[in-house]
Amino acid sequence: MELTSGFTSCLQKYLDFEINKNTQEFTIVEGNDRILPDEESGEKNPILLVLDSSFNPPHWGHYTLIKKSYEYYSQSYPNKKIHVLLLLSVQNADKEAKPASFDKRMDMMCIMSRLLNKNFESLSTYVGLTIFGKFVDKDSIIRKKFFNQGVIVYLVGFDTIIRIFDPKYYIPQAPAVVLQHFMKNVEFCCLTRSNVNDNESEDFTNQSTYSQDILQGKYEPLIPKEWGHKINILSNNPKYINVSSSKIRKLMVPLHGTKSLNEEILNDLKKQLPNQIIEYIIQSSESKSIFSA
Ligand SMILES: Nc1ncnc2c1ncn2[C@@H]1O[C@H](COP(=O)(O)OP(=O)(O)OP(=O)(O)O)[C@@H](O)[C@H]1O
Ligand SMILES: NC(=O)c1ccc[n+]([C@@H]2O[C@H](COP(=O)(O)O)[C@@H](O)[C@H]2O)c1
Repeated sequence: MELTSGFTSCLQKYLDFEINKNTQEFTIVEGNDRILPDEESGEKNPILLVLDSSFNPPHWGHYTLIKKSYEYYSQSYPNKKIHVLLLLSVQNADKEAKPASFDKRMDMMCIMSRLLNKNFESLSTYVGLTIFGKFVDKDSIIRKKFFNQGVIVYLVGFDTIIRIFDPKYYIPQAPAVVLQHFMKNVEFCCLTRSNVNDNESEDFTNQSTYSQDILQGKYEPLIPKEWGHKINILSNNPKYINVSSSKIRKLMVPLHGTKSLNEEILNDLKKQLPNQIIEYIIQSSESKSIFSA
């Protein structure tokens, strides 16, 4: 695999992580290595928003999830400093890694991080890597190595919150047991989403009442009632409810270089992901798409 990156210092950190990942388990490739209490404002308990994603590629759905969560927390806690970590797991809980390669995804995460910094002045952003696929394990390593004070909020789409509570990930134990400690110390901002993968086993019909349903015991004993207090359901912008990385990859695989990009495709893409990321993908896909095997 050929490794290239427009962000040389990030690439060096990624290469170090690739070599040492089983002992290192987590690293920051862009931003400060650790979040310290905000002494300037006297605020000792900042809030960390974590968007864990495959970022293959990052898109407006991800951006909207961060924007809406940031607005929600900055209005609820106007004196608290808010940080956002874009986190990529190099070992997904379910799937084998596929193109784009991790160095390319890391570049695209850095582009997204800079866009967020530009558009939300008071937000501090970070780009990180971990080997852990499950949220419960990601949380332990983040608290150990990066952020050990204040609230951590995981930003997820509705498909992901369902999977976090799915018993298949915790066999032979029950989610209520394995996730007990984790759930005491976290919150979720969950954005509504359409069932893009048409997975019939997942019910997307009651998204807006999901936390109320949990509070009323609808999912007991698998999901304890009190966990309903930890989940804020946010309504998506209808423009982004259907956006997904897999749909973008399908659209972009046949495109190499700028010649194959007609105006119709470009306009369609612009509705799904930022220009800067489209340009990066096109520029990096000269002989074949970064999403081709
Ligand atoms: N359009 C969207 N609206 C709301 N949430 C989204 C949207 N796209 C992604 N998310 C959420 O962002 C998180 C990271 O997304 P992920 O990397 O799985 O993106 P994806 O577009 O679903 O990717 P893929 O299509 O490859 O599965 C997940 O919690 C996912 O539910
Ligand atoms: N039970 C869990 O904690 C759980 C379940 C499914 C996916 N995930 C993680 O969510 C992130 C996004 O996953 P997908 O790219 O498969 O949508 C990945 O980091 C994946 O490992 C965690």
